Amino acid sequence: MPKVLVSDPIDQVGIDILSQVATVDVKTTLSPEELIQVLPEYDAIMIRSGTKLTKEAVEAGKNLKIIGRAGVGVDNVDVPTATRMGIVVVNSPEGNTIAAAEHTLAMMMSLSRFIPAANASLKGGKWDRKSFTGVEVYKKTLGILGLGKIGSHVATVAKSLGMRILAYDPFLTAERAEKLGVHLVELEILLREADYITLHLPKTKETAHLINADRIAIMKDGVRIINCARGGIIDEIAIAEAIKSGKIGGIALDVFENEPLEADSGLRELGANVILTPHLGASTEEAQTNVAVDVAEQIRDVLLGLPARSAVNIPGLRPDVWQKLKPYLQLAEMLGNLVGQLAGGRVDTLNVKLQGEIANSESQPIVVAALKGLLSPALRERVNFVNASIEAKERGIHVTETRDPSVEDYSGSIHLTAHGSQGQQEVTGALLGKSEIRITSINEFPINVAPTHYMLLTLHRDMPGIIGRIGSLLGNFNVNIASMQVGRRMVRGEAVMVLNIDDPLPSGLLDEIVHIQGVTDAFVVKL
Ligand SMILES: NC(=O)c1ccc[n+]([C@@H]2O[C@H](COP(=O)([O-])OP(=O)(O)OC[C@H]3O[C@@H](n4cnc5c(N)ncnc54)[C@H](O)[C@@H]3O)[C@@H](O)[C@H]2O)c1
Ligand SMILES: O=C(O)CC[C@@H](O)C(=O)O
Repeated sequence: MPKVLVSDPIDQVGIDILSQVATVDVKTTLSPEELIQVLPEYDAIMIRSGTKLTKEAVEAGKNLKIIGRAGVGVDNVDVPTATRMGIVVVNSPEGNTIAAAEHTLAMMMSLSRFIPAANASLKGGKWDRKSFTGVEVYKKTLGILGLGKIGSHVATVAKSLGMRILAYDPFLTAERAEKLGVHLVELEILLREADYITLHLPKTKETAHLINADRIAIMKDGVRIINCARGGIIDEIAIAEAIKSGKIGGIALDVFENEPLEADSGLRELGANVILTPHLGASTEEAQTNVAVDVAEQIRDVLLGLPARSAVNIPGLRPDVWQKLKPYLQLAEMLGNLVGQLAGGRVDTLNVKLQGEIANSESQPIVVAALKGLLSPALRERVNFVNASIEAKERGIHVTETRDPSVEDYSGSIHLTAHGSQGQQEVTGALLGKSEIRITSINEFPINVAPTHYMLLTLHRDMPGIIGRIGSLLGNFNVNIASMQVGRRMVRGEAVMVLNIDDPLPSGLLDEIVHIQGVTDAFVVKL
């Protein structure tokens, strides 16, 4: 049974799903060093935001097939390293959207009415009504940075509270903003006009310290800022200064540059207009159930050899599409492997042509499968659907795609052309019935071969006796022939022969075959 490590607190429902297919170890207090030590044992790991899967940690996970992040942000995972290692990284893009949006709205209201400070004051024995006169959000301007899933829900609710909404999101279409009743504006306009600013973007190189001293300077005096997205998008030192100077009227932070927030952080010292929560945006019962189910199901599926629906480093395929494409993915992988072995040396370009009924299908997974096959003789189990494109790119393999719906020999077929240091090789394959794989041409010689583990291919002149000589040679070396196919375009012209053989070819035999008169080339293929 595969082993799954759960290293952050996850709802029991997720653990129950994982237990259907794996042995599950829940260890939520591991230090970074302990994590690195235990990771090699596991096939999968499920985390929230607490576990940091650094480069070193991911590299330690030599047997990992999947990293499941029960939440949205994968900034605590070194995704490029996981991708290079062929590890699928999945998240739950929508499971906690509502929770994070509602936390944001609660923060906005709490900032406006000093609810945390008033509560603390009352519980501290006072009856102080003077210190906590708030403001209304009605008719105020809310500036939303990042109008994705969470930002959009915040916008919808805030509109119903009577707020005017401005948004900055360079990747969003005007139509989408219009649908939400939001004015899409430049960042500077938003910063100048907003009474409240809320952040809902990912932490990236571009968004790091997006809110800094210079940008704070152009904001309205008394602006209130909420960050339930990611620590580090706001410069915490600049914001603390602006609170002390009175430039900023209030700030509510759920996320911090360093988490957990340091015990001696200056932010903890600030007054009633600063609200801090310990990364609670996703902490609702509903969201935790959603993300646990969403991610545990994906880990279960991947461990069962099925695709993941929300992989961040592999093109996602809906299960129904995957079911339809699955035989073609196997076909493309086999053809990639075959053409790579025929090409022999370095491959510089690979063209993937989708023909017949699959000409209009999603091509990317088929291309990835062909690349996986092409690279597997060299990289073996190191290459998979996650890293095949990257590995191909790093090797300088230029990939092109073409489509030809008019090819009607088979319902759907795939044609690969590999060009490299030893010339060009072409193979075509199709499905017989729904899933039986056939090689239907090699270098334009028509054949109909069911691929097997060991095959011998010859290019030879079509003349009497030549097949017999090859057969006798194999017999002399005790190699059993399971079946044979010859393809030719004209009688006594060039021909290709494919022999399915039961045993590997003994060393030296290929050389003898190539030296038979009339044989121009011979290849041993192992699929
Ligand atoms: N506090 C929590 O517990 C909690 C919970 C869930 C999500 N989050 C965080 O909230 C954030 C938003 O999550 P989401 O689910 O709405 O993501 P999303 O991908 O749906 O939306 C992000 C939006 O940001 C926009 N964006 C990206 N780069 C930008 C830039 N440079 N400037 C302006 N806009 C930019 C994108 O176009 C997108 O529309 C993420 O950082 C996520 O990790 C936090
Ligand atoms: O794990 C959590 O509770 C936080 C999740 C949140 O930050 C996210 O990005 O989804």
